[in-house]
Amino acid sequence: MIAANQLTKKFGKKEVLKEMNFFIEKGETVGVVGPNGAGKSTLLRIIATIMKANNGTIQISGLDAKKDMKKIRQKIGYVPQEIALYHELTARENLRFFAKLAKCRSEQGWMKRCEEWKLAEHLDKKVKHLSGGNQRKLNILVALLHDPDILILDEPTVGIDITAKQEIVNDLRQLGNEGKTILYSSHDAQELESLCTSFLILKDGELLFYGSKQKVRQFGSISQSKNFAETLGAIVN
Ligand SMILES: Nc1ncnc2c1ncn2[C@@H]1O[C@H](COP(=O)(O)OP(=O)(O)OP(=O)(O)O)[C@@H](O)[C@H]1O
Repeated sequence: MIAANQLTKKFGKKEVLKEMNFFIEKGETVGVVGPNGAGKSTLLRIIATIMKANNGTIQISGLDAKKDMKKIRQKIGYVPQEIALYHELTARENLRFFAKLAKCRSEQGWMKRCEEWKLAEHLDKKVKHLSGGNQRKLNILVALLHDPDILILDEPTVGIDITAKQEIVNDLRQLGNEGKTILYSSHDAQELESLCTSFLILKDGELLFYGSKQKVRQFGSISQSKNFAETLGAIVN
């Protein structure tokens, strides 16, 4: 469903993604993992068609990321690392504004999610007065307004408290259960373990590993590690 073929990205002379190949099946929740600077955000931006690769291809449901950008954008919701909302507007005003852009006419869909995600009671607060966790949730809701098949999230739980983190992980699990394909970058091994069905592990722009959670445990000579977090740590370090 998401196929990378010899995907390469350079900034100047620096190669930050090196001839990457992988195939992600529909409905997977993929943890995108690696040390700082490994290339996670760059990869996610290229899949979201915000950035172009120098060489190689990304295909999404058979569509080419360079040639069919408009069609692909209808299939993808992208949640950047930074909160991308209007802080002086209320949560409801943000949702209405972005719903118009996404040509989403009915408020029923997002209202239902607001209730499920405990945002309904905060809809008339300005974004700047929402907690970090609720800002993150709203950012994710905005990315879902056009009901994309694929949701791409770049470190969506950075800098928020444990309860909000747990709620967001549960909300994302619910989206996975609904059949959405999710790509999710994080440095939190516990969160990744509880949420993800497969893992894409990057280091210095190279794809070290792509496979299921079970296969992560069996990867290389690291199978003796005690727990999942240590196994991931041992692979990337
Ligand atoms: N616009 C840019 N111009 C030049 N270099 C860049 C640009 N964006 C990223 N890089 C470099 O590309 C490399 C990969 O960066 P990227 O942000 O994709 O890594 P990351 O794995 O997401 O890191 P982190 O975990 O810190 O978010 C880094 O060396 C970074 O400095």
